Amino acid sequence: APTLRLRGGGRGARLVFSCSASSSSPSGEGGFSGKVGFLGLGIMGAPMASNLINAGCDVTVWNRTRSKCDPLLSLGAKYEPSPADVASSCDVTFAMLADPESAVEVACGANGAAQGMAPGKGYVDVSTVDAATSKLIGKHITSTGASFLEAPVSGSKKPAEDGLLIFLTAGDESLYNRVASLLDVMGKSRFFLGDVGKGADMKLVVNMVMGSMMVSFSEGLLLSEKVGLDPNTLVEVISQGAISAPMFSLKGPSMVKAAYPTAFPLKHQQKDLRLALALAESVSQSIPTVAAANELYKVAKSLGLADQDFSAVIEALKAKEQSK
Ligand SMILES: NC(=O)C1=CN([C@@H]2O[C@H](COP(=O)(O)OP(=O)(O)OC[C@H]3O[C@@H](n4cnc5c(N)ncnc54)[C@H](OP(=O)(O)O)[C@@H]3O)[C@@H](O)[C@H]2O)C=CC1
Ligand SMILES: O=CC(=O)O
Repeated sequence: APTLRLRGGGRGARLVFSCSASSSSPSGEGGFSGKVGFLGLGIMGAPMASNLINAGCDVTVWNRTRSKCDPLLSLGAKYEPSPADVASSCDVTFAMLADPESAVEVACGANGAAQGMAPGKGYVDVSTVDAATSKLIGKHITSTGASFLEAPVSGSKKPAEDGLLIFLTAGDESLYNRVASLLDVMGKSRFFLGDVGKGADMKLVVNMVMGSMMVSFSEGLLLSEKVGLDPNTLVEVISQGAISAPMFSLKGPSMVKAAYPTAFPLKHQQKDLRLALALAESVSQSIPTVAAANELYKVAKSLGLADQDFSAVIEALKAKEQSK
């Protein structure tokens, strides 16, 4: 019988199948009993891979900076020296990489995952990239006879740690069904959106809204202070009304203290806005608010804040004030 166990803390707590479950559903979903590869152990990849290991999966990892594999190896993961080696030794390989360039390099470059792919294997790219990149990677993977699923995630460091991510998947639906139990270990919900590119598009639309919201919130915090209000009270007022968002309540108090502990690196938010602007241009849609927000993230990067949390964009506004 499938093993049921409690996942997630507090309000997120729920029961899910463990990795070795052998259930099946009308959609073809079932437990996953094969070997799982994981490429890219940054802020997101490391906790996602940890959750798979803790759920009992047989996980093999690789990361460009080898030392980031060590905590996962202590949990019981295996190591292979290249993406190609991981892919050839595993049934399904996940990749969580920084941007389009690194996602292509790891999947399609020298010793890339595609070189270890073969019929019967699957590649699931959970990085945030644009549709064209995802299609390129998909083409390389499927040319080997393997299956490809794009599955970018919504949710940051804490949801990744708590196994509460939202998967925005597209591509091979039978691979989606095959890895459903793995997605359920790492996430709280999953959407199958159609052909390759639709998951990437959805993720970019979500993140362009998020990036603009953060800029608007930053402007409000600074203005409240300038007119003699307590910005902490603004955070509290917002949390009780119609524009309440977990992001404001979570980041607001530290932003007031000018502290930006990194959950979602600012450089990645700016990358997402850049890609969302290109997406909008591809269909001749004007997104002026996003364009303005993007300029502020670029200023923040030039101030040396690329690796801080994206909430550090407020410092770009402060810099503008100081230069008046
Ligand atoms: N952090 C967040 O809140 C969220 C992030 N995302 C998205 O997930 C992806 C990963 O984010 P996150 O974990 O935060 O990012 P990190 O910057 O923490 O990790 C990036 C990963 O990519 C690897 N990498 C970068 N360049 C290369 C390269 N040229 N070749 C091989 N590997 C490379 C890094 O390796 P190395 O360790 O060697 O540098 C690292 O493993 C991004 O696309 C991001 O937009 C999505 C949702 C939430
Ligand atoms: O991509 C970032 C997120 O928080 O989602």
